[in-house]
Amino acid sequence: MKTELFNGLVGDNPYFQAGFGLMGVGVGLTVLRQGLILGSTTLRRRLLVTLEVNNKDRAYEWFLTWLAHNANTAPQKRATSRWFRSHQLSVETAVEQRSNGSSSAIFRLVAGPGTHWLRYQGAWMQMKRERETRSMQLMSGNPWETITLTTLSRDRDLFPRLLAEARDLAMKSQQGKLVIRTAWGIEWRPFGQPRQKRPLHSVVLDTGVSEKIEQDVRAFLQRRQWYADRATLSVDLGIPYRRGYLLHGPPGSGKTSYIQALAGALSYDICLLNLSERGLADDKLIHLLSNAPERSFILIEDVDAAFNKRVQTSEDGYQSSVTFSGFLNALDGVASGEERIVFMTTNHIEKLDPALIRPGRVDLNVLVDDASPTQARTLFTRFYGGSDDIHPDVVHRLADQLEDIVAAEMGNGRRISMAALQGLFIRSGAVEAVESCRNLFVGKQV
Ligand SMILES: Nc1ncnc2c1ncn2[C@@H]1O[C@H](COP(=O)(O)OP(=O)(O)OP(=O)(O)O)[C@@H](O)[C@H]1O
Repeated sequence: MKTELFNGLVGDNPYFQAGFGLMGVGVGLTVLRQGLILGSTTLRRRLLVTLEVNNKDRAYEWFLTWLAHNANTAPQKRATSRWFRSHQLSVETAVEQRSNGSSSAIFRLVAGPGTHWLRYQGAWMQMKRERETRSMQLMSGNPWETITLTTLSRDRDLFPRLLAEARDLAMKSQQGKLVIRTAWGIEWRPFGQPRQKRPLHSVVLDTGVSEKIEQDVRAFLQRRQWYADRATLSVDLGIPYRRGYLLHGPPGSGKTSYIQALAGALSYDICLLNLSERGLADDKLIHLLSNAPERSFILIEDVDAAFNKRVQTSEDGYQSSVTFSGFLNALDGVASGEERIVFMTTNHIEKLDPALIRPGRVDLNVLVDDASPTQARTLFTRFYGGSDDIHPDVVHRLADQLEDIVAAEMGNGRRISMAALQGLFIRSGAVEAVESCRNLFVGKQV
């Protein structure tokens, strides 16, 4: 009785039948959709392979440089059959140093955020560059970025090959150049493009000063074997293989330029350390100083300024957290066979705590002063000497005059920096430079 009633209501009711029919179609479609998604995911997993490179990793920078290199190279000149085209570019500006000390900006067009396609050794790859806009890297303030490369599974071996090629390209572009690194968290990372090395003789210091520093560094490096042979003894006796240098003197006398030129001459890199940097604390400093890359000078500029700021608090409540004692500990480091060369510069040696400049922390303390008559003469001759526009005898006579002017002004207590002289020579002819140089001397007449 009940069944009949039910059949009467549902079975014979066209509305119910249509409803069930629709429901059936709906369920069928959903199952089909899920099936397709599952199927395509499985297919993707089986057929495609994905590589993620994050800008936390050094390979990220290498890969972008490799892309830019290939995008800018004519197809027939490319070493392997690869091809890259993009409509979403972004620009990265780097400063390139010329050998005479001047610099210029160079632009590199790289693949911007978005989807790009590239062909590498016959295989197509999809490249997605994504930028995280909501969170930033604490140390650099740069956004997090990821590059995802996708290709067919059968071409998975191409990923390591591509990365190795990108790394080799980066290494090649550094050969014969000076690499400057800065602290990135607890790591040292290249800062800008590798620079052209500056010849050591282009930084003109007073008689004997350059030779004194260079000889000391070379003698220290020659003792490497001595330390290596006595590694256990050195550790036991606490004789660390390190050397500290302090170059002090007025601004623009060539301290930084000289250290960079010396690093270049010895095929060393520079690790530039800013003690007032946000986020740098004693423990990080110790780590950085004990883990500098091989063959590099650690350069700490304006070392006096770092600890004046210690007591200052900026508006947002930030305080530099490196303490003076932490810095001394970091300089002393743990006794180890690892070589470490630290260069410090200051304009105010009188402000430095004696504890900092005692032997062991600073082994060679050198004054790099304003222009002496001889320095002014040498710089002048280097600048105008090779020119066809001016006879060597005239250069010689003008150099004599300049030397006399510098000597006379110095006698009167007035001085001129090498940076001011270089600026004058860049913007003036030889005669004009000598005639007008008196205006650039500073200091009280005695
Ligand atoms: N002795 C020098 N010989 C040749 N060029 C020099 C010399 N001194 C300074 N210059 C030029 O002046 C500019 C500034 O020099 P640099 O930064 O090396 O000076 P600094 O002593 O380190 O100054 P600061 O104490 O302000 O850091 C550079 O372009 C450099 O080429």
